[in-house]
Amino acid sequence: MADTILDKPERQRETQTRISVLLPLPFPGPLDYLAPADMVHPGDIVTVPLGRREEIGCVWDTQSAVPADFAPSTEPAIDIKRLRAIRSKQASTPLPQSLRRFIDWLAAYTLTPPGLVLAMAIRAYNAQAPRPHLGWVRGDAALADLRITPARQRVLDSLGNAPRTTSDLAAAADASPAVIRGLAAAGMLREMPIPVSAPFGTPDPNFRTPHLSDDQESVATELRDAVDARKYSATLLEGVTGSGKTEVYLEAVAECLRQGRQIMVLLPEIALSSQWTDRFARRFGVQPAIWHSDLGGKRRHETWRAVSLGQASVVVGARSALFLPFPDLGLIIVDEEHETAFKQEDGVTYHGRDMAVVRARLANAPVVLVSATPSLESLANVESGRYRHLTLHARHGGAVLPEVALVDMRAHPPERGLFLSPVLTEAIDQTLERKEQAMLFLNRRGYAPLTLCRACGYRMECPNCSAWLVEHRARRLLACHHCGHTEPLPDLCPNCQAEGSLVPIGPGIERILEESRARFPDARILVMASDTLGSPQATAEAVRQISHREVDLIIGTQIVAKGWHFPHLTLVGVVDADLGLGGGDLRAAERTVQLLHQVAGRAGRAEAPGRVLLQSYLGEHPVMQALVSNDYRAFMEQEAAQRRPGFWPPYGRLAALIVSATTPEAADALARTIGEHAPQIPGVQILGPAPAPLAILRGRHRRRLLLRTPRNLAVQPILRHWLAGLRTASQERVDIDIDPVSFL
Ligand SMILES: Nc1ncnc2c1ncn2[C@@H]1O[C@H](COP(=O)(O)OP(=O)(O)OP(=O)(O)O)[C@@H](O)[C@H]1O
Ligand SMILES: [Zn+2]
Repeated sequence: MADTILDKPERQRETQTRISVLLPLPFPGPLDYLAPADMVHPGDIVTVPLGRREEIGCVWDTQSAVPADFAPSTEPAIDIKRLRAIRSKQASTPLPQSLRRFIDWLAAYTLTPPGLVLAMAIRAYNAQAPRPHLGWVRGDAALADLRITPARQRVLDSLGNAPRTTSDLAAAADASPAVIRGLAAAGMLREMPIPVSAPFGTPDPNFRTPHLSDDQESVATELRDAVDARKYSATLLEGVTGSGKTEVYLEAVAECLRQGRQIMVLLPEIALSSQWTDRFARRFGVQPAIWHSDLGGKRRHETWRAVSLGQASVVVGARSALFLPFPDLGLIIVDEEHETAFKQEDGVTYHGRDMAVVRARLANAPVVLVSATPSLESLANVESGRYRHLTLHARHGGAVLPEVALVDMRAHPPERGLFLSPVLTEAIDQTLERKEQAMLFLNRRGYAPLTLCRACGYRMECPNCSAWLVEHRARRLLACHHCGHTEPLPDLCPNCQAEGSLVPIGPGIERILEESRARFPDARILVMASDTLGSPQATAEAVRQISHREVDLIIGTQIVAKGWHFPHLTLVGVVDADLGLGGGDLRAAERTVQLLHQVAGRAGRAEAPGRVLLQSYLGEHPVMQALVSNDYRAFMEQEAAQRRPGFWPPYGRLAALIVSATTPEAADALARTIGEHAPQIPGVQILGPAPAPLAILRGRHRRRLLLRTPRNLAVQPILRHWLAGLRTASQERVDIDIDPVSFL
């Protein structure tokens, strides 16, 4: 992997041409450099001088893919005489054009400097190319040139056809590395790269083909046709939980494999990947490549490289897989497309699902969005004809959808200090008697969300955020779920010094675990939460235990809602169905229905029918009614009717400005200045500034403004113009969130 070093670049100025190089830094655009004509091409990775440093960058070209209405303006070109020459060209495959256009597009859309988006694409490249491992084989020097000691002889006897590393050889020959070095110096050993076994197997599209039902087959045929068309199309694949959506889209994957092209599958949560990859392996005979932010450095680099060389044909991963350098992308799948986890909130804020559609369009490949409860965004795109709609109507194999019932907590309250209604606990008793599994769902980690002083009413709050501290009893501490601050639970109230007066208010899953242990002493209980399922191995083990019936009762947070297939699970109890409905979030109702529908969908997926009990104080709420009647479509029509007149998404566009500073006064002043310069454009509405619901986060005081436009107006030029002249002090920040999902 020798790089091409340019010798004496300065003297060859006459033969050099101007090229643009995008660096992974927050500059407004690419910088110009000189390079010998015809030596570098767009997409090449090069090293260039920058001040006194050397940087890695990518040779860039025009931004034609970005629509004019949100393309940034270009800077005037620098005089060619003042340009510096690039240093070297890296021996790596170039970044494909479709990825370069995607980087431009995403940068322009999210108002991010394009270099920062490039940084996400080449981070794994930067993670140090692995040196090829070298080993020893027999050299061609004649024996007589060197005195052969017994140790030397043993080394020579240990050589084979395949190269052996120094340590391996030294151990095999019982000789020191110095002996090996001596033989090498005399030419009797020769170094050779050790061939690495291909890290990614080739999936076999015909390894184990399923027998599809008629319904499934007709959907699979349409998806295969979309792949065969070898051009962009967007499809929403909707189907009730357990209808075989995964089974069917794997047929589209198989078709794309037959064409020898590459496939990207995005999942909202990496915890899900182990069950998914096992299933993939059963269908295609090998494991797919996996991509997510916790991948180790070496594996990360190998995967990046294998993708860029076309050796990894299927990559399943988190949203960051969007930035991988696929040279021949033939299909993108977004599973659980309604999940808000696809939205990246830190750093470059982008929505993975929406950007997957853009990525597909720029790669001229089909994209399939998959969900049992599609987002209103995707349904609106179906309605307007932008997406095709395919539907699976019934559960596979005759399994029926679970029966969903409300437990009215006013009529059937739990005992004092407890959280499970007698209706629910009796249903669990019956389930366990039948040797079936039950699940309790509560979307809240820890023991109690609030700790209160009974004597003075003081609430334990985070010192850095405007948020309550959550008690984690197992770890004996109070934790902030926003900034990670932790402190021990004090013996005295910090406010009134009363002793033993602090009491936990409300339940988290640890408290439900405590209650369940007391109520079901013989049940084998497993907790599934993001903090207990930290690693893919832990997740795989939990799934194994559940599948092998080593568990009777599962207690979990939102992680249990995801696409799991637990055949013995027949009862799902939702501890607090009302939980997501508080707060002024635009999508609170939609999200609650999606989440609870998804949780409910875990029940009764095999022969035995499933049952779902929702504990609620709000039985008349449209969300509860939608869940009980299992009429998702009717509910989404109501949602649409509520959002349409006010131009709320998806019928209008939103952008959020989050102003933050180290003091409340500075935050207020900056927010006010921005508010005073708000654009006056017909149809465009500015809401705020107002204190953010999380008014203090990690010690920063936060204010929010919201920009709302009708669909036909792009927010980017308005924002660019609005913020163009803004000066901020070093401690002040304005973060822009296009299409915000969180309103905290
Ligand atoms: N044609 C088929 N042949 C054999 N098994 C099938 C078939 N279709 C579906 N299944 C099985 O039924 C179960 C549910 O299918 P699958 O997971 O594909 O549904 P899904 O719609 O993706 O579910 P969810 O939305 O709940 O994640 C799986 O165990 C799957 O293997
Ligand atoms: Zn905090």
